Amino acid sequence: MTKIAIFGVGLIGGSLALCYKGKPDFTVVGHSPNPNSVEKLLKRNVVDHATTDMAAAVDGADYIFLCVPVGNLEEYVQKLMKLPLKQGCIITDVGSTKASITESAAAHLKEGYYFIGGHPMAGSERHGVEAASSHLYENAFYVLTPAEGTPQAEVDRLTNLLSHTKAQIVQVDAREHDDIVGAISHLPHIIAVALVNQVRSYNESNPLYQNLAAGGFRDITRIASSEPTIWRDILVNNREVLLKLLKDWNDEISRFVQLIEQSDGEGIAEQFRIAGEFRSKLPERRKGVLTSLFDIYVDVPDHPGIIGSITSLLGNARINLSNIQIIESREDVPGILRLSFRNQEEADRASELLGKEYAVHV
Ligand SMILES: NC(=O)c1ccc[n+]([C@@H]2O[C@H](COP(=O)([O-])OP(=O)(O)OC[C@H]3O[C@@H](n4cnc5c(N)ncnc54)[C@H](O)[C@@H]3O)[C@@H](O)[C@H]2O)c1
Ligand SMILES: O=C(O)C(=O)C[C@]1(C(=O)O)C=C[C@@H](O)C=C1
Repeated sequence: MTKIAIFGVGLIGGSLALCYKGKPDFTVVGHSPNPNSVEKLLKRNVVDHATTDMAAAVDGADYIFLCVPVGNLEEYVQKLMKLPLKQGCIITDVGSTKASITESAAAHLKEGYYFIGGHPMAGSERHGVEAASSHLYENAFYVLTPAEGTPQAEVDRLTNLLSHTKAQIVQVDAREHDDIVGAISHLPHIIAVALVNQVRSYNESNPLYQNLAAGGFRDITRIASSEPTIWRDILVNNREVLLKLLKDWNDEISRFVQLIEQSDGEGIAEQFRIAGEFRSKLPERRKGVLTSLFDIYVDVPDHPGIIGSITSLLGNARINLSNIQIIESREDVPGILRLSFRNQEEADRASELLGKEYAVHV
């Protein structure tokens, strides 16, 4: 029996727990310092056992996953080093930054144990065990950042364990990870929050801002709803990288200021062309089930039964709808439905079919 101990059973830890819970040969123990959370984990059936006792959680554990906020990771490694762990035990984490924890763990690690930093490149703006899903990591990249000197056999052992997540495991240097993830994840979260707050302040004097905010604003700002304390820790931890990225971001924005000041239409179009070309080369959407949806938007008249008509049209054509969301439904504007499909082909077929009767946007 392989024992997995998970500290911090929220969105990421809970999703990991669900990848192993109920599988033969695995037993999953969740830890929380809070007795109410322990009770909740058991009630939700996310883990086999749950406890507030750290020593009991790690007793005989083959793998220990630290899924607490970035600001608590180092303290947890140090607490673990004071407990008797199983010889050969692998400790890993899921923190969104990797340099500081990889270096600190290497400095505190005791003989006979291994630390291998980890970061699943999947998640959501939601948080807590309620948002956990066993499918979260499917097809996502999962980065491992073993410190120099970590035996490859141990990295392979962890990679083998993680195959149950159905993620694609890649090894990256911890500092390189923080540079790259700073640009493709941390900076976008800052931009989303800053943009929402800019519009929020205009909205204070004119609520029409909020009312007119449609697909574009929603698409670029989803991640602004992410959990504040998780992101506080990530941004403070990746300080040096982010300061450089924000400087580069200022340069990008200054370029637009100049282009607009000079009414340089061709220059503006060129920026869109370059960006579109790069974006079209991004790998196929690899994220897990929480986000791997292909959306189309349909303008619909505001009358009863409209959702039924649309779902019937799709059903009759055997197009599987994964999700439907009413984005706008007020008397003074047409409604907008967001329809989500599992793959591009179904989204394209739905666009073609519904486009005969409604205005469809992709
Ligand atoms: N949210 C994402 O998209 C995402 C993606 C990849 C990695 N991560 C990383 O995963 C980790 C967890 O994030 P999450 O999104 O699952 O957040 P979450 O809020 O859903 O889960 C965090 C868990 O840690 C517990 N916790 C909080 N403070 C604690 C403390 N001081 N001691 C013990 N437990 C504590 C919470 O009760 C909760 O169970 C973070 O390090 C984050 O950087 C997040
Ligand atoms: O999809 C989202 O909502 C996420 O924020 C996921 C996301 C990302 O920025 O891509 C966020 C933090 C992580 O550490 C990894 C993934």
